Amino acid sequence: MSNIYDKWERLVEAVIRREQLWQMFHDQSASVSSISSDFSLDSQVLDVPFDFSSPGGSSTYQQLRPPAVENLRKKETSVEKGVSGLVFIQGFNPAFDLDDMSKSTAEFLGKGTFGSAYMAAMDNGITVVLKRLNGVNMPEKKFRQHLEIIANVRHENVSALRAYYFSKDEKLIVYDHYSNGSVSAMLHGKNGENRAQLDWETRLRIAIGTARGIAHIHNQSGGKLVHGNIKSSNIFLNSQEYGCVSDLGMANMIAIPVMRTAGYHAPEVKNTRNVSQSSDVYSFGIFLLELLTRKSPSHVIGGVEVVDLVKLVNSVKGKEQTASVFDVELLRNRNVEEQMVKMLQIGMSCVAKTPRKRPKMDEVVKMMENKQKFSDFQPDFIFKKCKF
Ligand SMILES: Nc1ncnc2c1ncn2[C@@H]1O[C@H](COP(=O)(O)OP(=O)(O)OP(=O)(O)O)[C@@H](O)[C@H]1O
Repeated sequence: MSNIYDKWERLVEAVIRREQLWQMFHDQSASVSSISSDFSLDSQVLDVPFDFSSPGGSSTYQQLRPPAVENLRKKETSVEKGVSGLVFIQGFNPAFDLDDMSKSTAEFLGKGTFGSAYMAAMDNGITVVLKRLNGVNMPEKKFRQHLEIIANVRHENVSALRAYYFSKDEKLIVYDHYSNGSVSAMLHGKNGENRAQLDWETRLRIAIGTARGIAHIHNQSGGKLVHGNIKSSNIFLNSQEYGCVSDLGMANMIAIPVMRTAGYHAPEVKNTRNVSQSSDVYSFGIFLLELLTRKSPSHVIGGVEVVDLVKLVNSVKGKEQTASVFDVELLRNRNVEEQMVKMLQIGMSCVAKTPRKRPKMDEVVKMMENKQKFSDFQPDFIFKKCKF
């Protein structure tokens, strides 16, 4: 075990260093790029300078200005001293050896609200995602307690936390890597291109799986646990191709003011710590509308148009143009119109302005599974007539 632990610590160090270097080369704004290069874990490379001349390196060491190099060296020292708290979640047995590690490839996946995500792929087929959290100033005890709660949430529709790492300066979390990418990438493509073909059955599985995952989360910790950041870039497909919710509990670790343009946040949520189960329901409603319309409620890297989905759907309320809100790809399925409209109505009941008018997540699941009548919720929004 200590051998594995040691290798993990080295991977963690390598990722941290890689990002520090990346940040010095690039503007720290939300631009997205992808770096792919070798993680070389021999001591020569772990001691900076990093081997920028290796294939895939995006720049050369000489381009760093001396103060930046100095800065980097200081940061590294603190990281080395601070390495202390890598914790594997029970049941996760990372079976790889130093040889696999030395050949692993790191790819920058993106920068989110709470930090940056990296994929680390090893030759033996094991791939994980490391998320480096920014701005989390929780004391160690509180951080560990928080992550233990998250680690105890085990469900097929909730992405399992695999490991976490705490030091004074660095907080990392480790998840499985989902090779198909997020539902956001499937719907909108990374650059507005490469969008996936998503038929109705697939979208239904994504919607129901996601709803079940959130409902399970809401039933944990005495019915008090909140996800806090439901959005399509945090939803993946599990092995049965049902929706699977990731990034649980990150939102309420740090208070960040939310921008209305962020799209998924309920009107009452002013910062990321304000989130609640009913604001999760709102965010899920927006996600459902996104799944049905294939329009993005928030900025997607590469720049597809941002749409106010609630406004859009309300604009056809009671009109005979219902079909115009659905993704054209779905309109090919002639025999599922009724199901699509029902799903749209469930989505609209979730985005009620007043939190207490929103259904509970358990009720949403039952509505989707036809175990509870949709009319129990008297949503403001009913299509008078649906014309396809
Ligand atoms: N386990 C994973 N497997 C595959 N891709 C992932 C995984 N986790 C995150 N990603 C992708 O990495 C990118 C960055 O993720 P991250 O969660 O840091 O930010 P985000 O989802 O864009 O925003 P937020 O921080 O608000 O959740 C996103 O495109 C996300 O879909």
